[in-house]
Amino acid sequence: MLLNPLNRRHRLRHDIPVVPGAFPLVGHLPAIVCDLPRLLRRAERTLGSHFWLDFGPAGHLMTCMDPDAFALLRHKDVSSALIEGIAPELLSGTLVAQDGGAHRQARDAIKAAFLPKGLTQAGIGDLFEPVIRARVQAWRDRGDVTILRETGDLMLKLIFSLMGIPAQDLPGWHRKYRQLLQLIVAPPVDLPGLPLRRGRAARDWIDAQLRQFVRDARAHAARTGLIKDMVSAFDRSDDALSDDVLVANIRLLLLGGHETTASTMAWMVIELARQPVLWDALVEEAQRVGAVPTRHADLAQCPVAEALFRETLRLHPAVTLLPRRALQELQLGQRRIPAGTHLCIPLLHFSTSALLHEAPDQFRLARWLQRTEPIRPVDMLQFGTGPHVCIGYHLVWLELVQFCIALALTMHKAGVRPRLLSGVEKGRRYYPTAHPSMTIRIGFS
Ligand code: HEM
Repeated sequence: MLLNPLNRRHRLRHDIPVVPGAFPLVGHLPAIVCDLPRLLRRAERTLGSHFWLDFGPAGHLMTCMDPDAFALLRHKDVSSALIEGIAPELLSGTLVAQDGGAHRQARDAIKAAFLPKGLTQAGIGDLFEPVIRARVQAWRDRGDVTILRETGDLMLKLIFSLMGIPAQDLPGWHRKYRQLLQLIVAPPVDLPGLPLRRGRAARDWIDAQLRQFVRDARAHAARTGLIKDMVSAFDRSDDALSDDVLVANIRLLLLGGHETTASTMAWMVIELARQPVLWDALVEEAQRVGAVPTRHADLAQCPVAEALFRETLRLHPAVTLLPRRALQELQLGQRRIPAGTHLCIPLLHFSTSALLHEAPDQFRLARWLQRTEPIRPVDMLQFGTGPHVCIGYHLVWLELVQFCIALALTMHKAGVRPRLLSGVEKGRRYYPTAHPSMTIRIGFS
């Protein structure tokens, strides 16, 4: 594991052990980014359920493996403002980093558009269906693809169309967003060629484009799409929110709307390629329904595709850790946590924990197909819970089911199935967002 062999000293902060092995400047970030599951398991085994991880420039976060930690996301004395502290240049002014009234005001401006009714009224499923079909047909024609690059492009195209932005230079946008994400883990050294400088340049580039989209949305009254709705809602709000806040939130939506879903979609294809029985079950379902669903109401006809989406996310959650700050002293598991403590809530750990799931390391569609009770917050913990629960949940569900059915119909018609052309374990990343290796290739034959 990427830990500093010279840092073996056992230290305590507020009576809680600090994980040994931090490097100067970057702390445990190399191990967090490349090997988070092993790091968490080793820390729990050697230090217990509460320990400090060093996030380099973002400082120490007290990580708690006790399932109580998940409930903190709903706790009134826990704040999201730390998110801004960790990534000020990326998330400052965005709703994900706000609490209380300010958060509600920004969320209210967009939330209806992402609920099943809003998505159906805006015809989002009809908008996406031809784009998804064209993309999987292109994969079929090419015979093999570098999967994460492809799903990243596809997801950007979908989120751009939902926002009402003309889609051009998608690989360029994708590259800029990857550089932007590096701002979360960049060492605080601002020199040409280093991640901090590149990330800032990427943010300036993205923001300049977004400001132009906002100006266009104001200038063309007839424009449709979410940007237009957001501009109207922000302009209408009592204490009008500034364009900086509007642009920051659009930047967040584009990021949230493509990075995480692209990773999940790529993992789905990888799982379908390495487990033929999953592919067979999906093809059977796709043939039965016969067409790609376009409305939320139709998703119930695709339980296998839905189970694939839920089980893929359970084993490969795209968001692995959530930061929070305790505003008051809190009880967490067996410990009192002082006010002001910076907390890390390890979604990855809960998502794959034996406390919550039987045979947690196995990919089992049956755990979703055979359940009789409705989905509970803990069943979709990969999307968080409480006031900040992911706004894109219903959208992701729709687009991933559409994608699965389109893939199965297209490939089956051509008499081919997905096959893994490279190893899966090397090159995985877990932070700031998790994704499979950028180089994994999938063949269709
Ligand atoms: C597989 C895909 C996705 C995953 C795993 C995911 C995960 C999450 C998680 C864990 C949070 C909670 C953050 C927190 O509590 O601090 C969140 C929030 C958020 N997500 Fe997603 N997300 C996904 C897709 C999307 C999509 C498609 C969109 C929009 C188009 C989106 C937009 C947002 C926004 C705006 C927030 C902030 C909500 C708030 O602070 O009130 N996400 N997401």
